[in-house]
Amino acid sequence: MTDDVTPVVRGRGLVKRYGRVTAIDHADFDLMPGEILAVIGDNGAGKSSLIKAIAGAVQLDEGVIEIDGVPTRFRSPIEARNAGIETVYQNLALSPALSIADNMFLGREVYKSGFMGKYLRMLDKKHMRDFARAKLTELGLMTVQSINQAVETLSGGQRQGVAVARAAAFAKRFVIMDEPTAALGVKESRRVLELIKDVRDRGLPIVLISHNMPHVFEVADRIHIHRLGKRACVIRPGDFTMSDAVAIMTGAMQPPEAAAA
Ligand SMILES: Nc1ncnc2c1ncn2[C@@H]1O[C@H](COP(=O)(O)OP(=O)(O)OP(=O)(O)O)[C@@H](O)[C@H]1O
Repeated sequence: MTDDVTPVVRGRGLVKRYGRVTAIDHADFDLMPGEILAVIGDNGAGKSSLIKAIAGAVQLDEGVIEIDGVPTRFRSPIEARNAGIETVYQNLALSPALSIADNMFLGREVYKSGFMGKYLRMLDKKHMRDFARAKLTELGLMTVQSINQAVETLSGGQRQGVAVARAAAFAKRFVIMDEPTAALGVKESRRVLELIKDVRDRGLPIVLISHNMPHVFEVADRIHIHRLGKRACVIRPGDFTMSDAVAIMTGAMQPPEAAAA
């Protein structure tokens, strides 16, 4: 990491306690422009708490988060979203009965302009459909039959594709993805991994939480290893093996000096 580049996210001394449990214990965090940063760690290491704190879903007890160099504290996920931060959660947060287009605009529906449109809150369905179609096409996801198709008729990989496309379409700063391939088969995972790289290549930095080491080593530019509530170190996939990463994660191997955070 070079000193003259401002991190997209910089967290220092982050602490989150749930009663007697310290989920985040003076952790540091850096997301650099244009990168896929994987966050790995054992169960209960504090990964979810960390990204929830960044995304405004959890309030920190201590520490400072800077977004693009500005100290920022989101009081809710909506504030984070309004600031251009999109999160793709494991449970997807899609509404199965609604169409792909409606899901893309869930919670940020567009209403027709003009007095009547605004007064009667008439949805601008055409705009939403056109936008959804354009975004899915851009990301090579128009393998679905129709933008009006209900999400419940899609495969797991296609659904995940819609969730990633939605995040990519609306994120202005960065995207957080929590286990995006966890429920997918080999072929579908492949497609979603390609999609994640594609989103990165379009300039959006990505925080990827995953337990899947081959996936992490395939797509990550850097890997943040979280252990016992702290960042143990940051490594580059080319410099370490998957076994090394797991050993550091579980405490069987000391974090390397040079990579220690
Ligand atoms: N809402 C909560 N209330 C109480 N304790 C919590 C809460 N959320 C998390 N914890 C605790 O905080 C610690 C860190 O949990 P967290 O979910 O952040 O870890 P994680 O690394 O994401 O784990 P996993 O990989 O299993 O999802 C755990 O001991 C967990 O039990």
